[in-house]
Amino acid sequence: MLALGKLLELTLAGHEPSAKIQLTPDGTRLRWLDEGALEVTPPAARDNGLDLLLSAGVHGNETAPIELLDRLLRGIARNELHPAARILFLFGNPEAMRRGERYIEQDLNRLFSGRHEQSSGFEAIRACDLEHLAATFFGKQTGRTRLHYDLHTAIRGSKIEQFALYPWQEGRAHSRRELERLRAAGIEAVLLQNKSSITFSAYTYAQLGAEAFTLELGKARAFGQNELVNLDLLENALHALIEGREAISGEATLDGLQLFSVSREVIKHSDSFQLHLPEDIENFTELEPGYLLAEDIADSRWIVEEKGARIIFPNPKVKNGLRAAILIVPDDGAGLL
Ligand SMILES: O=C(O)CCC(=O)N[C@@H](CCC(=O)O)C(=O)O
Ligand SMILES: [Zn+2]
Repeated sequence: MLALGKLLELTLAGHEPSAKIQLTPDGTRLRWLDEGALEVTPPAARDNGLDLLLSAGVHGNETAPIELLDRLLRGIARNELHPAARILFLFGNPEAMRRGERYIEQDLNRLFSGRHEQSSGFEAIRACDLEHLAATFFGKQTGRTRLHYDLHTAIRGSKIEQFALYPWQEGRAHSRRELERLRAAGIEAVLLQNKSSITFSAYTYAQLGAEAFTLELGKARAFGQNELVNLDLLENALHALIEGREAISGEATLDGLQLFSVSREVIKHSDSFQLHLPEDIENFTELEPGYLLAEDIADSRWIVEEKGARIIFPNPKVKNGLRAAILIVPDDGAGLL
């Protein structure tokens, strides 16, 4: 196999390859760009106009999606997968991946859309680099299709195992076609955001005009311990997307895909913040109206008012000023285009 197909190994070893460009027998070009960053360019005759950004490891301990990208890239480097799309593979936080930690100094996925400029340190520099890599990859060309999947796993178990978060931008509707594509890839629910955000997918969506999603694919575990995370449907869908043989039947449906929208983000304001939920609560657990969810400084209280409310990503350990949970409600999809 071509050495650049071993991007994960190179990244975990902190090793810069001596040959930065390699060609597969079918003429696909692999180009190492930076630590954890590799661009795949198909031969011109096969290029179908899709620019596909696949990222994982933005949180270093979320290993199942990292292993998935490793398998895809090895397939290309072994000349088993024949890309028709341009692809940028990114491992988001290499140092955190090496240490098996979510992050080193601060959460990389809260530093995009320029937020890194107000900060410093390891993750702030990396967020700036990732923005440049993504912006350069999508370039200035018009007429090409831009798609970004930022792959994650969650800290806790979930009543809905695989779900997506769809960023928001003023004046832009969420695409039904993209949701159909996700449904076919095994995604069971989508959270439609309704305000801007500072995550990686929110950056590529709002600043670079890509269709972009954070995909949550199961529970975070260490390398080699992901047998409970079944990524078969997603992996097959990515093979088809990469090779340009995605079945577009015109009959695709949302087929039971559950839609939610954000009702409220619970922001932790101080060290007095308390979240009144069991330690082992699962994502998408329903909360009854009247439930006292959280308390914070100056007697502020979060009480559930919404009917059908569910909780995702509860985490009282986040830094002050950051999101400590999201309250979501069912969405009827009326705003989809
Ligand atoms: O399990 C958790 O509490 C966090 C899982 C996670 O890392 N989720 C992403 C979601 C990003 C988004 O909102 O699009 C994150 O929190 O960064
Ligand atoms: Zn994550």
